[in-house]
Amino acid sequence: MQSNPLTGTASGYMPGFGNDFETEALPGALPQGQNSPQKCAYGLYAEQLSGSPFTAPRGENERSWLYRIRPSVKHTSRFARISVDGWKTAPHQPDHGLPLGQYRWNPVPVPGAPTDFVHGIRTMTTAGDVNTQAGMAVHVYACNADMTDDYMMNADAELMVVPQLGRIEIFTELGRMTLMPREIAIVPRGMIFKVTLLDKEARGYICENYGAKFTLPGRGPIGANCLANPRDFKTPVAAYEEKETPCRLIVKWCGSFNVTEIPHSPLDVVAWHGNYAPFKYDLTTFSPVGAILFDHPDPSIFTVLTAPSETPGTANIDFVIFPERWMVAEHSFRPPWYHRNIMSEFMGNIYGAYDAKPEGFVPGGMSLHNCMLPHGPDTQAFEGASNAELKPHKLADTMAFMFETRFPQHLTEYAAKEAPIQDDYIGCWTGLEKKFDGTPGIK
Ligand SMILES: O=C(O)Cc1cc(O)ccc1O
Ligand SMILES: [Fe+2]
Repeated sequence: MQSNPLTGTASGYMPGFGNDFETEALPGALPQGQNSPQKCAYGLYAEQLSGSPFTAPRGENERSWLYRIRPSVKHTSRFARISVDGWKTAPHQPDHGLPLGQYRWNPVPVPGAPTDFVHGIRTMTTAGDVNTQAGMAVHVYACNADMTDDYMMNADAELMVVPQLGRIEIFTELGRMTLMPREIAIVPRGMIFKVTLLDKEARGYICENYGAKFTLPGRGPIGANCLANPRDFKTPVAAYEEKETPCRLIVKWCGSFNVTEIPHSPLDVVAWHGNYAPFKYDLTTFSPVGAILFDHPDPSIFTVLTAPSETPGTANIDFVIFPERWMVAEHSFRPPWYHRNIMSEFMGNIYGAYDAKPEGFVPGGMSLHNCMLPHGPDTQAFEGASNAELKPHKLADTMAFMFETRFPQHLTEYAAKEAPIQDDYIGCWTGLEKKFDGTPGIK
């Protein structure tokens, strides 16, 4: 871990999921023994940031204490409404004219004109209702410019960022995270951040979670280990900017975008402690558990994080991955079965090939299989897996994922009309011929 108080840079992470962390970018900046001393060290202001109601049960109670150069109320003046056209919020059901169906898209292009992270966001689907704090939106981002004097705060949701192309840095109030494709990050609701690029271009997916926070799923009979292990989640150490030049803070609130101009950086937290914090996670540290004798289990075994609803077992969102793994099941059709599902499945491909769709679902691409709409392996995958010799086979160098929600997902105009939709997607199943001829025997 290094820190340079003069520039406010610091890098380094603390391991653990939902821990009570403490960290300071300057020695002695963090009060000991109390949260709110009469005067804080270095002339800092103390401020509490609550991610749960004060009275939430202990296991779900989340708050952090921030020690900052100015209280964040000084980071806002009167707001002015602005439009951030590409970013939509539920409820949003435009009349785009595209009929109900299974859909798939090629990767969105990175813009030619300078475009930063916030302005490079395009919403693909929305679900639920932000006003009731239930549901989500799926976005893609494609950008080529840094947020330098622009900062963002989203009161509507926490953001899960899933890079697919290019490394980025997310500088939050609580510290800095660098992310490469195969890592994901969570920026908590209400936390100020900016995104800068570590490569020329960046593209990826975002899940905007209006509901209860993402947490680790219960492992049930799997026991105390495997799947996503808590120590692989990394929360950044404190880092701050001491910047006394004009900045803009964009606040998203119930789908509206509002801007306030301030003469300094809002990323001015010198020390903090608590359990309401951003984190990142490397998806290749997920330890998959699967079929070791026969059949294909439900994809819930690959849940990295789940955002629960009030109904047990019925997630507002499940974040599920399909990482590299061995396929060893005997006398079984190994890829996903054909299915219809009450949950609505949005998928993305970070790298490699996905076993149910060996072609067409390319890295950077996306698909949507909505509530109760049938889907499953394409013709090539079906024929291949039905006739393959069932020796142990490694699905290597692959990482697809799914944002699965209990709410139907509604396409935006962008998804229906502008994004590179594959008009022939449902053709991937037309080659599935009738094999039944009334006579017994394996066909
Ligand atoms: O539809 C998909 O490709 C995702 C998926 C994968 C799987 O292994 C089982 C069910 C499922 O929805
Ligand atoms: Fe599915």
